[in-house]
Amino acid sequence: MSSGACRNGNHRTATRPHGSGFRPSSFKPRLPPSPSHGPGDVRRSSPASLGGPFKDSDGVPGRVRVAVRLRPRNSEELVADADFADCVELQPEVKRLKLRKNNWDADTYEFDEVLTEYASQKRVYEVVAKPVVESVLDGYNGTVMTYGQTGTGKTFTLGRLGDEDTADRGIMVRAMEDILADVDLGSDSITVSYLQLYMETIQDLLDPINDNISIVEDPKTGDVSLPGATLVDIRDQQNFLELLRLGEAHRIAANTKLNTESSRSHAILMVHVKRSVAGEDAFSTENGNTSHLIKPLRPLVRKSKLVVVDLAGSERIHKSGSEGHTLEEAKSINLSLSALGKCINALAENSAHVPVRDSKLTRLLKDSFGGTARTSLIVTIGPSPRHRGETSSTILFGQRAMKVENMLKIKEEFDYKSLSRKLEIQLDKLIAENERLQKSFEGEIERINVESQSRISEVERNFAEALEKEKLKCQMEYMKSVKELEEKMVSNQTRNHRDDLIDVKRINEGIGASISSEVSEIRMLLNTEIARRKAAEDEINILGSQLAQYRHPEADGDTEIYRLRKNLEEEIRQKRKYEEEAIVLRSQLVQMNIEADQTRRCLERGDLGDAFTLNTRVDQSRNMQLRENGNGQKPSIAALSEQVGLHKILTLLESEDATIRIHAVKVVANLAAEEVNQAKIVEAGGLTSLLMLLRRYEDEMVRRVAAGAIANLAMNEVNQELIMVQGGIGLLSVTAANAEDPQTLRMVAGAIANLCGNDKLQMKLRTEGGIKALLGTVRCGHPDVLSQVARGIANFAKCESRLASQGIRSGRSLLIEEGALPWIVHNANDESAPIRRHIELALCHLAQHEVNAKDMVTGGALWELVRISRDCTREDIRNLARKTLSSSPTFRAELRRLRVDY
Ligand SMILES: Nc1ncnc2c1ncn2[C@@H]1O[C@H](COP(=O)(O)OP(=O)(O)OP(=O)(O)O)[C@@H](O)[C@H]1O
Repeated sequence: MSSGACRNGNHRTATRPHGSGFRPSSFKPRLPPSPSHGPGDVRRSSPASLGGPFKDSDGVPGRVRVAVRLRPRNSEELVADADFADCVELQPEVKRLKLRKNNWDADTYEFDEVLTEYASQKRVYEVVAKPVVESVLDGYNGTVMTYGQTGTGKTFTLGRLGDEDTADRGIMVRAMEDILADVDLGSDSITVSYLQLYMETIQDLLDPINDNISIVEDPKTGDVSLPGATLVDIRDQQNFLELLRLGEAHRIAANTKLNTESSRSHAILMVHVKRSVAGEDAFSTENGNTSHLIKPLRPLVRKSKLVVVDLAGSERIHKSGSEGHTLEEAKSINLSLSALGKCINALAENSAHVPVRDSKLTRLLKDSFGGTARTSLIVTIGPSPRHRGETSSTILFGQRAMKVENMLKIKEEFDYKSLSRKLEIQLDKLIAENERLQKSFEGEIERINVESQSRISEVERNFAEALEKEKLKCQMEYMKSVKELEEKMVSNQTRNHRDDLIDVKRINEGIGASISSEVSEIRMLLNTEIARRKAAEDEINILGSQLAQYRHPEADGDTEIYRLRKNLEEEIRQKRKYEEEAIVLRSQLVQMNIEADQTRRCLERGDLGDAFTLNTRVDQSRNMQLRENGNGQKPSIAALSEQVGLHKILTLLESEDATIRIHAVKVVANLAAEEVNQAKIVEAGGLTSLLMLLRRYEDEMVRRVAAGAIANLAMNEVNQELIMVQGGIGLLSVTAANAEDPQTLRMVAGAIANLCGNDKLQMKLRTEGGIKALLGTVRCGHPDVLSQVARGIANFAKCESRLASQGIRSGRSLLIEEGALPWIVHNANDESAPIRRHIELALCHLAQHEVNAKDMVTGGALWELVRISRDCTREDIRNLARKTLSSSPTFRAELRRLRVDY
């Protein structure tokens, strides 16, 4: 087990540690600080260690490095050994040491580093300790330890503070300087504990009361820790120096004969370095997606430890002259050192059993020898030949230590605490941000609410003010303009009368000319038809005689008879058709005659009513009116009816031929205009046929004339009910909805207006859409239509009023409920006198019932009533309006409120 030695000039090299390549400068290399040194990398069979074989270590091999340092002769040795040469001779350049056996013989040893008595503290640190410190900074554990005889400079090498001369600073001070320079105290931490092992008791040099600290071993990792030791955070070098001074003060030092300042305990400085390193993304998922909210890196923490051990002196007891308590101390020291020696021997020899548990020192240094730490050992020796034995023993200790192989392993783990702290901070920030946003949103909503409320109030206020102003203004303007209008009306009436005379004359001339040409054209057609009929009759006669011939027994076969029969049937059908056409033409002729007669009469009478009345009359006469011709003769249309027969005419209403159908319906309409015919038409099913025409035919003209005929029939109360029973209101409503032609709308509106005058039909008219249909016809804006609508409304209002005063009906007017009031008010002052009169009457009827008063006030009808009471040209209506105004409490109150006299 002994180191290689050179005897009798033979050079013997030290036995190389098992499993490691020796390199002369092996203190220097620094381990790669890569995280790849972590779990999962290179695996090799573990060498023996103080703690036994590694079970789960992965790492890189790292042999214990050993340097030898020679102390210069002290003052005593300079005197006492003045005549003697040093017991050692150093060859630093080849890292060898010669230990003299005598004047001619020496043993030679190789070390990792050979430090002469002239080696500066700086150099010692750099070649021995600095690589270890760098490893610690990279995340590995590290140990720097001194071993040697009392007084050979162990404490000098490690613990000098350099108070007087900074060049004297020892390894502890320099190591801390480097550590502080490398770490970031914002994220990293340095903590220190300082202990001494004295007579197998671990004492806290930073807190001497704490004098029995236990060693705790992690059963899984085998890591050794001293949880009872004081841990002090180091923030700066000064702070550290104070701690060292404090520790030194507490370190027990007993005087011995050999060294008045001899350390009687093993001093252990532990520097814990905890460094944060960025790891991989903490929230990475298998497919690489990450949380969109929080993406911190998974923090890794490297926890490493630098252990600096200043062993007590390894002198021989008999030499030291120890006795009593000091002897006990010496025994204890020797015991622990010899336990360390034994362990190192066992490790050096790769022995199966390493007696770690023999002393607390070996338990504490379990990781430093054969463990995971990078370890540097400095063996200190003195030059005195008197202590050659101790020197030799120290050298051999160093040689054996060089054989110990460690497996360096990075101490890295996830910093869950830090991660949790970071996440908590982030969460707090998010919560605070969320609360801030929520508050600002709530504030904003509140502000918007307040603002909108104030705007709404302002708008309401402005609106009310504007409304009030406008009302007053209108009232004033109204009163003022009444007079002006009166004046204008008088002058307009005079002018219109003059213009109307001119217009009527022009129109009559045009109509007369057009009717004359139409009459002569129809006459020609009739003559042609009569000629054709005569020819047809002649042909029938010829065919009849031919048939008689063929019926003779000698006639040719049945085929010819059949053909002739067919011809005969066809001729008969043709004949009927010609007859129908003749009827139609005759009816047209009669109509034309009637129109011409009437026009002529109008012109002769010089009927100078307004153009509307005249046009209406002409048009009505064309379509539906059939009156006495003034000379007592029956109208031609009645004669036609007698000639052809009403039943026959009604049959023609269903003719397939559109032209015949149109002429037939015109004839029926003319007949229906005569009161004496109305009952006959209805009895013969004419009403049903006319309604059928409304239902079936798309042709607008047919529907227009049919509606006109129905309107004529609807003048009779019995017929009105029949029309309703046969669904006439619905059909008239549909016709009104689809019609474009104002004349069609006029006919429909006229028919409905007639129905509106029937007390019994009020509700039905409403429920079957009659009132809506009537109001709908105003869309065309034609005065004829408006006139019919106004008439219908007046009829309806009159019926309602009658029923209400009889107590049969109560409640709001159906006209108001159907939304007729705005139209009534809007057209109440229409320039057309018939329209105006009808509406004025309707308003008076509506106003007679208090239940309608409120709607009339809000709808503006009150003002129209006031106007009617003042301006209406008809005295009866004027009086009626006044009566209603004075009898209605609602009207009275409103007029009082508006300060209007009536
Ligand atoms: N390399 C050196 N250069 C100059 N003086 C030294 C050197 N080494 C040691 N000394 C001096 O030698 C004396 C003893 O040194 P030191 O106390 O460090 O020895 P030690 O090995 O720690 O002894 P002990 O084991 O008894 O504590 C001290 O006065 C110290 O200053």
